[in-house]
Amino acid sequence: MKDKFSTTILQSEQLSKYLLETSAYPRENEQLKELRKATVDKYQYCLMNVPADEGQLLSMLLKLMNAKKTIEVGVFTGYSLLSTALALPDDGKIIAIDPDREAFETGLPFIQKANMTHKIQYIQSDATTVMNKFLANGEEGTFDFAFVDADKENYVNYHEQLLKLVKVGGIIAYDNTLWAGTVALSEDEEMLEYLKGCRGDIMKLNTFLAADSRIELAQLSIGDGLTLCKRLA
Ligand SMILES: C[S@@+](CC[C@H](N)C(=O)[O-])C[C@H]1O[C@@H](n2cnc3c(N)ncnc32)[C@H](O)[C@@H]1O
Repeated sequence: MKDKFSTTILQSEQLSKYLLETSAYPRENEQLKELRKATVDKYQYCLMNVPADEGQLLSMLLKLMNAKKTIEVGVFTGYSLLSTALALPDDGKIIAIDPDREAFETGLPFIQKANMTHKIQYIQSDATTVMNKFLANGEEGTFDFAFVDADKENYVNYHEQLLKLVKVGGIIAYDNTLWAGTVALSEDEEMLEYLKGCRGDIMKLNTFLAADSRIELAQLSIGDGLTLCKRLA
């Protein structure tokens, strides 16, 4: 039975554990495992990193797309960043944006041990400023893929910037789009306090994306919900 305050979107915590332990953890890259452990040691929680099964999906998608140049908004200790770096070719490049340098530096030793630093350009900043600069500097249509896992209230704004930065046929992926299942609850239902804050932003994003004819859309029930948007024109 699923606990009322569970943070998994799956039917039960047991199913979530089964999925990770049976399919995802046995295939998880050693440095990704170490990075997750170091994150838990330092921050006492691991829900900020994308889960291993989602990292593996991103990896497969990037390889299928032959992605070479990507942008990541919201790095934290770098689980999705290292998953992306491992999937890109040796001359691949990731622009990784996050104002929290300390979190990035917590994961950096594992990125170094995995020999992936040459693919990553970390920029300590808020994403809006960086993306505006890229647009002003003629980087429009140059990215194959974007991964957004940051301040939820800005996702709709990021969408407008990323629709310009990502090439036609490229993909923008938004994380946490099912927000622990709370998007389907009514406002007066009990839910964890921290989930109440951004629930409305995520619901607004989901409605906005569903009506956006500039993209092809796929909402995936993986991790905390992952929405893939393919730029059409
Ligand atoms: C959930 S964490 C990202 C987790 C990461 N994808 C991973 O797998 O480890 C969210 C991150 O977004 C960052 N963030 C918040 N506001 C931001 C902004 N305006 N621009 C860029 N990053 C931001 C936070 O500092 C935090 O590190």
